[in-house]
Amino acid sequence: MTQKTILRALKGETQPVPPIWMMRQAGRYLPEYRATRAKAGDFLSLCYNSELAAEVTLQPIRRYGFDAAILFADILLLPQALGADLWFETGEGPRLSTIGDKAGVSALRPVGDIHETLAPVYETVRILSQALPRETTLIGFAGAPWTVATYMIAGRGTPDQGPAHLLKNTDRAAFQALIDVLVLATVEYLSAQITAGAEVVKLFDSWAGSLKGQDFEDFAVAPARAIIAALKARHPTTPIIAFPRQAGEGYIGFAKATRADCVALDDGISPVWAANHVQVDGCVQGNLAPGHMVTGGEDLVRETRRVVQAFSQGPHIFNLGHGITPDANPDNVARMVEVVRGG
Ligand SMILES: Cc1c2[nH]c(c1CCC(=O)O)Cc1[nH]c(c(CCC(=O)O)c1C)Cc1[nH]c(c(CCC(=O)O)c1C)Cc1[nH]c(c(C)c1CCC(=O)O)C2
Repeated sequence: MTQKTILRALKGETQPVPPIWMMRQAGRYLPEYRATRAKAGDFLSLCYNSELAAEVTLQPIRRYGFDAAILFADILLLPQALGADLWFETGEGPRLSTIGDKAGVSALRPVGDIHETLAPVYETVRILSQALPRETTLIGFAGAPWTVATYMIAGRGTPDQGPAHLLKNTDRAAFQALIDVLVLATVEYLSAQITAGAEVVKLFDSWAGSLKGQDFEDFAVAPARAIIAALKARHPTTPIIAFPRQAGEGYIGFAKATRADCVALDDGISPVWAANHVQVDGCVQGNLAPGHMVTGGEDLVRETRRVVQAFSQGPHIFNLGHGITPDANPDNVARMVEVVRGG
């Protein structure tokens, strides 16, 4: 039986001290990340430089001894591998060529061709599976189809995912075709990460919260269920974490409906509510508000203990409710890890 604490939680084991890692743990709040990124040139060059991507993945493990390392890459590399243009505007975020109709979907590269672009990502995974400490679990990831589609349709991040909702509501066939391509491509991408050495994979559906009612079923639940079924058929022992961010009541039953081994929780729901309504079905991950990594102090200690306590009766992986922000203080992260581990 494995000794890795993350894998034990994902098998449903309740542990006296929850394992911990942090979304965006390799990021701009760390001076060593900023130095390596400068060496790589820009963010995308860092993602495709396997040696340097492995290096930034390892930095937070060295500094904090997290129980998991998450592959350094981005959810937007998959659309790029499917033929979208992708670049990052400094200080603003991602920009992509846009898709607005069925012809745009048909013009994408065949799903089988994605590995040509993504090969350096798999190489990063191979390097990491050799370089990580034996107790550290390696997590691979991809964006969920809806979230990735919102960027491919709008060509950028949007506050309300308006352009994606508009296409969904006005040209359902084109929208569904894009989701279908992304389901297939995500299965191939995550499967290749697992073959390269990822021990767990996570599906980030950052904009799931803007899908309401039947749309949530059709475009958050159904694609996750399809991806998870296909991955489980090929890799039956690899656990899968699903993150339908800001799903609210939609978190209830999400693990059962999708067969995810763990549901990651954002900080828009209280830990006690989530323990009663979501953790009853199995492992959960989360959900300290990332703002505490900026503000620190007594609030950080109290709220960290509150999260640990609320989830202490079942399987739990401690994490933030969303990614750590660039203005966070690295000392606050150290304090959080200490408190989770009983300090
Ligand atoms: C929506 C999304 C993206 N990327 C991702 C998501 C889903 C999770 C979420 O909701 O945050 C996922 C992601 N992005 C990154 C990782 C690496 C692993 C980790 O969590 O440490 C992961 C898992 C690196 C990154 N991805 C990005 C950075 C910052 C880039 C830099 O160094 O300048 C990092 C470390 C850039 C990125 N990438 C994306 C945006 C919107 C941005 C710009 C916003 C920002 O600058 O924070 C798309």
